[in-house]
Amino acid sequence: MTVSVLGAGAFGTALAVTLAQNGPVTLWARDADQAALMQETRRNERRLPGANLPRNVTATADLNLATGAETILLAMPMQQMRGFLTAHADLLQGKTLVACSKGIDLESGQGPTALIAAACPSARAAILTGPSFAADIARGLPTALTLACAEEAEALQRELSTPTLRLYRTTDTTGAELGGALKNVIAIAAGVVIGAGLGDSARAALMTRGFAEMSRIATAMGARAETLSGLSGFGDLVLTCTSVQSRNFRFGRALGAGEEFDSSITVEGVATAQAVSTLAQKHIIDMPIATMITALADRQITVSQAVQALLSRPLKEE
Ligand SMILES: NC(=O)C1=CN([C@@H]2O[C@H](COP(=O)(O)OP(=O)(O)OC[C@H]3O[C@@H](n4cnc5c(N)ncnc54)[C@H](O)[C@@H]3O)[C@@H](O)[C@H]2O)C=CC1
Ligand SMILES: O=C(CO)COP(=O)(O)O
Repeated sequence: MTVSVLGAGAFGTALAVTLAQNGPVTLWARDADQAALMQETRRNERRLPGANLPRNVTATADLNLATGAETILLAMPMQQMRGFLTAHADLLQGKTLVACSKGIDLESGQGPTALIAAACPSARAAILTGPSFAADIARGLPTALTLACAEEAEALQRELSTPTLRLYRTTDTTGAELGGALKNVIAIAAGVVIGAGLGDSARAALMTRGFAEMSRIATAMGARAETLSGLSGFGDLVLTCTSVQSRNFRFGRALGAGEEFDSSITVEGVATAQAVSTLAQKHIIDMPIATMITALADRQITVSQAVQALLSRPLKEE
């Protein structure tokens, strides 16, 4: 049975590489030249340098071909997902759609599974999320992720697990997708702390308070606390706040150091901070770190003003 991956960025390509251990994979790129180059060279040098596409991965720009599969992974940046689903709903109805993106749609305030349900009501929606860098997955390093699906998904869990990629299953789609989205915001903040030279102790404090902030909003929105403590929440928070492989962390580090950052690099946490600040107001939840990151990324405040504002908040119980 063929699995398709739509979106040939770093993550989509890495997933295609690992899933090819189980059977044929179709990797769809929206750009025909990129698809042809990948099919010919068996590489995706632009997005995932160094990885080789196994023989049973077919790179294509033909969406009709790619959507012939029953199981389809969506691996485009989060802010592109709603438009993609709406434009191609007719090809995606009735399929199992596994979102691999981390974020909250700015316009609707929805996560990936709600976007899928809205655009393709007859599809089965799932989300694959957790601590994993594309380069690690493609190299075959051991990785564990969360597969969240409100419906029965044991067969899907087996289909998408590979000898090096171990999936854990949950029905808590809200918790899994909010954990994956929110950790990017905290990772930007952790980067700011390091970029501004505030030290590792400050980063540990930030990560801990950031986790409290993530848990507050997620449980208010219906997530289970144990999902937040799992791979998709705590696990991914630790990875992204402590590794220079993370683009969100590197973006924050540049912000903290007053340096420029390449705007062509995907940094999901900026839009997520904005979306979550709106959700926090709606649910009357205090989210000082996300609010600060929105203001910092918009250049409304300086790093020292942000730090001062966080440190001068009223003292309270932990
Ligand atoms: N790179 C990583 O290590 C990981 C990434 N993710 C998530 O995967 C998602 C994608 O990230 P990356 O692959 O890393 O980004 P990337 O920047 O490497 O690639 C994004 C890809 O999406 C394509 N794309 C953009 N708009 C599109 C559209 N409207 N329709 C179809 N394709 C479109 C681009 O052409 C590009 O190939 C993000 O939400 C990210 O958080 C999750 C785990 C790990
Ligand atoms: O989500 C990721 C790791 O789990 C990738 O993080 P970045 O998008 O910050 O690179």
